[in-house]
Amino acid sequence: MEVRAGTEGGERDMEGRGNAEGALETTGRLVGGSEGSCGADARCDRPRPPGAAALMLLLPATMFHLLLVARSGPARLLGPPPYLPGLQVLWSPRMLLLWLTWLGLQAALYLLPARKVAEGQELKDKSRLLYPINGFQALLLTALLVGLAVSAGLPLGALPEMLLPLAFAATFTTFIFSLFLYLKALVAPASALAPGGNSGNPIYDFFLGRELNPRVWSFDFKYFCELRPGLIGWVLINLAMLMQEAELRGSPSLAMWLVNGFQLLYVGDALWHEEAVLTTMDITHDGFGFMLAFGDLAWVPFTYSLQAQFLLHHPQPLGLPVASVICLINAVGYYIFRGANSQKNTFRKNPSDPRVADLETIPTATGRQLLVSGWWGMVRHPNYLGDLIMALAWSLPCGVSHLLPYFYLLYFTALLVHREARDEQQCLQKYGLAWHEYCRRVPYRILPYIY
Ligand SMILES: NC(=O)C1=CN([C@@H]2O[C@H](COP(=O)(O)OP(=O)(O)OC[C@H]3O[C@@H](n4cnc5c(N)ncnc54)[C@H](OP(=O)(O)O)[C@@H]3O)[C@@H](O)[C@H]2O)C=CC1
Ligand SMILES: CC(C)=CCC[C@@H](C)[C@H]1CC=C2C3=C(CC[C@@]21C)[C@@]1(C)CC[C@H](O)C(C)(C)[C@@H]1CC3
Repeated sequence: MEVRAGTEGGERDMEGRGNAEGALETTGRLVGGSEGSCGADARCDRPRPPGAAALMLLLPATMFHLLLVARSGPARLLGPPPYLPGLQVLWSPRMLLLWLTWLGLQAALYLLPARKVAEGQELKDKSRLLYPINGFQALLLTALLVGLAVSAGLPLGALPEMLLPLAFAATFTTFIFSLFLYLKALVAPASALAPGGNSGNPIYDFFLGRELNPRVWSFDFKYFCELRPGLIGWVLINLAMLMQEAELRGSPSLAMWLVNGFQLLYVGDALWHEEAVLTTMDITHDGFGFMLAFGDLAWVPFTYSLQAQFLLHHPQPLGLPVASVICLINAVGYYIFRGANSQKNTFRKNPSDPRVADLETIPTATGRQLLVSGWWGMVRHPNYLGDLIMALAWSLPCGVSHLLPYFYLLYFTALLVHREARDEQQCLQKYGLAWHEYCRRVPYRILPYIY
């Protein structure tokens, strides 16, 4: 695959805010600051180096806290962990090897011939990078390999007991990997840096990442990490919880089936529509550093599987009528999420496509149009609404006795509210008056008549 030079953020680099926005996803306004090149944007928020350093400790600490409390009797989200594991519990060369094997397997599947090679967004120098579209194939091949390994005697049900050292190995490798990314960016041309990826402060740059599309030959690290090892690892951990529950209690509970089914649908959908990730701000705008690497490789598999972890240690009775209502909620969420994302992707690819040609639009000075009817006429981020409804459906099978399984819903609400705000800021810079007109016509952001 041809590799062409990346530039500073492609067409989204309108405001010089750079990847500081990524940090805010996790931090809200907590880490606001003003170093670096924020351009003319008065709302430029960047973590100060102490804020970035604190987050590098806080994020892994939160992840380990969740892993520990999920298996504890009281399972209190806000309570202390049952114990503080020592290094002898966390550090295991075998788990490190297992984790590296997992990454190696996913990298090998990434390098297999793809059904399609897609072009990324146009960069500033008008070039485009190429990306293999074979994520769904990687999911199927992983399922096949895991199926074969389990029938040959691989004790997948033992994985729940290995989560702590495995998460430690993932965190450890993320630090090493981020160091590699940071050093690699030191010798990268300035044109390859993300907007704001050159603050001059090593802690800050290490945390948020300097390069926009770090690659070795055609292997794109950010694109690979965003969708493969973390997302597929997440459903594999879920499956291990299900198998372990079957071993412990004779059969998996209905609640466990629902959580596994819903989240498998979500991951399968992401990999099926893999090409769509190429237009997200994570790929087109944000640098690749510790935050995104940790998010992709450790945070997603080990915290997004929290509901399944909780259910293994705290079985919840669930009757068919309630389960049906929960399925309905997930279906409604998925319908909105998929409908909204597909409508926008179809429209962006070809506005004359018969499926979207009848929708009302607002012209903008850039030549691009904004949808103002259909899903995007309901609220300004219908896809977030669908995603949040699904997040609720993933927690409900865990009952209402504990707050812990609702952690994802709470974290995700904060993440999407902030993500919406920074996207809004970018769209305002990009579309100016047309965006104002869109906001006038569609006044609510995520939840109709409320927010
Ligand atoms: N599970 C998880 O942890 C996470 C999930 N997500 C999900 O990822 C998906 C993608 O989200 P995200 O990348 O944030 O952004 P979106 O897919 O919402 O894309 C935002 C972009 O869409 C375009 N746009 C906005 N309004 C309109 C309109 N009316 N008509 C046409 N185009 C419009 C603009 O870009 P342009 O005009 O340049 O095309 C805007 O920048 C979402 O479904 C989200 O829920 C996101 C983060 C984390
Ligand atoms: C706490 C912390 C370290 C946060 C970093 C944020 C990341 C966890 C998320 C940023 C954007 C993401 C996306 C997905 C997963 C979470 C992260 C990496 C995503 C792959 C989930 C599946 C969706 O269908 C998606 C492909 C649209 C999505 C893309 C963004």
